[in-house]
Amino acid sequence: DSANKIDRYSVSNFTSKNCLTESTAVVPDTRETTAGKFTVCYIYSPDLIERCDELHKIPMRASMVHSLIEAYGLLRHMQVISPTKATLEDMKQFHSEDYLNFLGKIADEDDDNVDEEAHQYGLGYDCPVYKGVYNLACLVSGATLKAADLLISLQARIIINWFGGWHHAKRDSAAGFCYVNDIVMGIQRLRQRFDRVLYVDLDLHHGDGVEDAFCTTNKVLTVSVHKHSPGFFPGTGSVTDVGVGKGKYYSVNIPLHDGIKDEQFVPLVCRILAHVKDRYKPEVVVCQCGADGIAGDPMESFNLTPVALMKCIYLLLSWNLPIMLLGGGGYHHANTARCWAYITGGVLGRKLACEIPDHKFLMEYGPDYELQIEVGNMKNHNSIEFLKRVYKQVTENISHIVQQEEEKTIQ
Ligand SMILES: O=C(CCc1ccccc1NC(=O)c1cccc(C(F)(F)F)c1)NO
Ligand SMILES: [Zn+2]
Repeated sequence: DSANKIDRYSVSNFTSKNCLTESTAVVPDTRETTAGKFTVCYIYSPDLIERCDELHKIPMRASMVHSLIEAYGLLRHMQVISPTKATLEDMKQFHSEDYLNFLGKIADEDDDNVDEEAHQYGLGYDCPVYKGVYNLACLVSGATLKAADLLISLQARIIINWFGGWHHAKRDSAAGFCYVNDIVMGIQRLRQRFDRVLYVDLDLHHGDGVEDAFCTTNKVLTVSVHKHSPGFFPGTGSVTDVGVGKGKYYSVNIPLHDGIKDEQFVPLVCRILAHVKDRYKPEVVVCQCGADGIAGDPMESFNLTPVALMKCIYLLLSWNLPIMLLGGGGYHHANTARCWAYITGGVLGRKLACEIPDHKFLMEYGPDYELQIEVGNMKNHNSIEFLKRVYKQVTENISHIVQQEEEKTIQ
C-alpha cells in the first residue's frame, strides 16, 4: 500500500500549500502505530549518560535528553535496558586494532607523546584527545550493540538509543567528533540475523562513515538526507554518489541546500523511502535521528521542526519492521532534548503536554518553556525545480535496485 502513498505525493506537494495532504498520507493515527502493540525498549545507564555528558562539544546534552524524557513520565511506558560495554573484540569487528589500541593508550595518562600520533587517527581539533575516550567508545558501542541484540533476539520491535548515532567515525580514525562508529557495529551485528538492512540518516550531515562501510554491498542500503554545499562538512553525499560494485545503487543520497522546511522535507524523504521500501524490501531498519537540522540549531542550516523527523519515523514505523532509533548531532541542547522527547512520545503514541514539565534542567527551556519549536524565517535555498530534479535523479537511481533472492546470511 506504500505504492499508493507514492502517488499521493504528487510533486506539487513540494509547496507549502499542500502540506496538509502530505500529513494525511504519511502520519497514520498514532494509536495504530505502536502504543500497546509492541514493547518499546529504551537504552540507558547512568554511566553511559555520564560519559556522553563529557563530550566537550555537547556538554550535559545526554543528561538533558534523558531528564526531559523522564520528566514527561515516558520511562514507565518503556522497557529500560542497561547496556553492556563493548569489548575490544566487539569494536575490532569494524575498527582497526591500531586505532583502538591508540584510543586505549590515551587512557593511560602517563603517555605524553600521544599528540603527534593523534592526528593520524583523526584526533585533535574536531575530536579532542581526552582520557575517558576509550571508556566512552566501549559504552557507546555497547549501547548500540545491545540494541541490535534485542532486535535479533526478537525481544522487542522498537529500540530507542539517543546516545548513539555517531555516523562519521571511520575504520581507523575519528571524524566529525565521532570517536567510534556505533552504527556500523550495530548494522554488522544485525546482519548476523537479517538479510537486508535499511539505514536511514536524517542528521543535517551526510552519514559518510556508515555509507563508506557498506558502499560495496547490497545487503545494507543506506539513505542519507543532508545539507550538501561547497565547504560544508563532510562534503560527500552528492546525488551521483550511489555506491560501487555489488553495492551500486544501494547508497542513496538526498543532497539539500540551506533553509529546507517540514513541508518540503517530509514529502521528498517519505516518497523516496516508500520507493526504497518497495524495491528493496528491507527486513530491519536503523534510523539516525540527528537534530542539528532543527530550527534554532547553531548550525543554522535547515529550518525543520521535530514534526518533520517524526513524520519520517512514523512512515518507517508503519512498515512494522524491527527498528532501532539513534541520536546523533544536535547542538542546541534544549531543542535536541525537545526533539527526541517528542519522538519518544510519538513512538509510544502518547501526547505530551506543551508546557515543559518541572525538572532539573527546566531553566534551559526559557523563555517560553514549551515543547514546540517555532520555525525560523531564514531564506529557503531549495527551489521547487531543484527539489524536483533531486527527486527525479534519486528515483532513477533507485529504479536500478533489483529484487534479491534470499541468501543465507554470512558471518
Ligand atoms: O553533527 C555532526 C558533526 C559536526 C561537526 C563535524 C566536523 C567538525 C565539527 C563538527 N561539530 C561542530 O561543528 C559543532 C559541534 C558542537 C557545536 C557546534 C556549534 F558551533 F554549532 F555550536 C558545532 N555530524 O552529524
Ligand atoms: Zn550532524
